[in-house]
Amino acid sequence: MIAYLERFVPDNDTDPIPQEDGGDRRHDSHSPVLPDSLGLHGSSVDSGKAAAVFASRDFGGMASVQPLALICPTGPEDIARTVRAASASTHLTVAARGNGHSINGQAMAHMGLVIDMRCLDPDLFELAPGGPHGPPSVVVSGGALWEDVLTRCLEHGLSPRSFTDYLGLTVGGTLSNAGVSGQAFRYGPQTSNVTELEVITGKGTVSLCSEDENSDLFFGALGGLGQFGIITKARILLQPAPDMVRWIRLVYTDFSEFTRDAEWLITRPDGNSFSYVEGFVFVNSDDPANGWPTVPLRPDHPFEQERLPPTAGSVLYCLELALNYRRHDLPSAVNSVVEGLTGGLRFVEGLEFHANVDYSEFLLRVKRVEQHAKATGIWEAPHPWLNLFVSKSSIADFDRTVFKGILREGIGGPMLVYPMLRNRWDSRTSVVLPDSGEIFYIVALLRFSQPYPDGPPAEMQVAQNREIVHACNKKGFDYKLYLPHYKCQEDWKRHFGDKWAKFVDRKNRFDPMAVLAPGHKIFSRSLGLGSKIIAVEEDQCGLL
Ligand SMILES: Cc1cc2nc3c(=O)[nH]c(=O)nc-3n(C[C@H](O)[C@H](O)[C@H](O)COP(=O)(O)OP(=O)(O)OC[C@H]3O[C@@H](n4cnc5c(N)ncnc54)[C@H](O)[C@@H]3O)c2cc1C
Repeated sequence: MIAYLERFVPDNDTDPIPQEDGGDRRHDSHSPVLPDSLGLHGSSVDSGKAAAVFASRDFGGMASVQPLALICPTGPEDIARTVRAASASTHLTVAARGNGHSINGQAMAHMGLVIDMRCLDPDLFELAPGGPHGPPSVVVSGGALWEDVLTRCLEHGLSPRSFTDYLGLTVGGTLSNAGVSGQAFRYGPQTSNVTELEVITGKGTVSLCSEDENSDLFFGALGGLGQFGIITKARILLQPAPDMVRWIRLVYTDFSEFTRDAEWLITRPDGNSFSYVEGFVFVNSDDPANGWPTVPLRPDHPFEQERLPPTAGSVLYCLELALNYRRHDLPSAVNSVVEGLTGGLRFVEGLEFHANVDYSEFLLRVKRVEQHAKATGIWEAPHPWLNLFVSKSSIADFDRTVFKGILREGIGGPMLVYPMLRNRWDSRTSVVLPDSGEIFYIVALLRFSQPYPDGPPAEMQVAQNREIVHACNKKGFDYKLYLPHYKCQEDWKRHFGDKWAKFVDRKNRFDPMAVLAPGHKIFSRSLGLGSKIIAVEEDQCGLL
């Protein structure tokens, strides 16, 4: 069996990548031999060209490696069989692919087996009502999309507590990173809102884990970049769903006032603040992709730039807030809470935007962006995104160096910046945060340009990302990459800092042959039992 599989696997990484247009998920060539070789029970295995194209692409659109096959699993056992077969070989790797929204090939496997997690248990939805011992929760598949989880929860008047801005991402994909949005200041990231996982380790063992059972696997898998196991099920904490959201944007000219107000809001006691706090930077111009037009919430709500003081600089800031409420709440009561919270804030008078929207419309707001971007070809263009966590101690310098300096003309898409609280993150997970302070900021540079030549070349945008990271290092900013992507051991070690030894130890215990998640290029596939895990060495370190 293994000999059969290994016939396909080259000794080096230089095989050509199939060049083909499209990328639709069409499993067009089912190998009758490969499923038998893997011993799968009903899962489909596709080693055709369309599958190769599908699995060799991601949202970033910059990395591409050819897999051996794409597997559509019918159940966790078939994933376990696949992992066991791979680990018994000398070369094969396995990548769980969620919805492929990575930027740098993290869900790919060169001549390895890619598991399409979207196939797994799409109907799994085991609701547990809340009670005196805790809030309600639901068990869903690791391959479920958050938007589907939300829709099904809303049918029961419930909702997850912590989200990402965009919900076309899988549960396993975001839990392997962190999963953050404007609710994280209160509930923490999505990794803080899950109490139990089913994980298939790199040895092919199916394990249930939680804070009390197999806790090292549980905390390792959360934020673990898929290095220790494939998340097949997750129990997610829920809360009663509100009906409506008051959605608000407030414009600032001064970064220190923007951060002071944002920090004041996130440190208010629970129940006495907004439900969601985010923010973004925009350019002080009429540029439709980077400037004033990106701020209003409705087309009939113009941005009156004459309200800006003459002292306003080349970039401006916008606090984005949301207050959840029930349909039967009196508008005057909602207004009074909003006024109570915003009354003392220092935004530019008159540059405030309000809208009342359905809760689900608010949570699915980026879907509209997706539809528009798909219609204009921007969704399929390369997306050289960069995400960082920057400590409060470095954020003012970061603003001067990056927002007002390197990015003063914008990036052709949102530049998010908003604060979060360390105490809402569990330090036992694999996620790494900046070294110091209770408050840190997420900075998300979400480039959404037309493909070259209508937009800038992706290489230029990647070079700008490198310049930003270089500046952070040179100036000694306290920061970490979020959704990290490095290519050599020294950078990964620096990234994990004092968590590196634990990370390597967990790898040795849960995936000793380094079969899983090869796309991160942290560990290279071990060649035989007992051989040492070796991190990938490259001549040049830095971002992928
Ligand atoms: C439009 C867009 C908006 C985004 N918005 C946000 C946001 O608001 N907040 C935020 O935090 N992030 C955001 N992200 C980033 C996103 O959370 C990550 O890219 C996430 O990994 C994507 O999930 P996915 O299901 O597409 O995973 P994939 O890209 O398919 O996989 C990501 C990594 O996780 C591993 N993996 C996937 N599934 C599993 C599993 N079941 N078990 C173990 N490992 C697994 C993969 O092997 C890979 O290493 C956004 C990305 C995009 C493209």
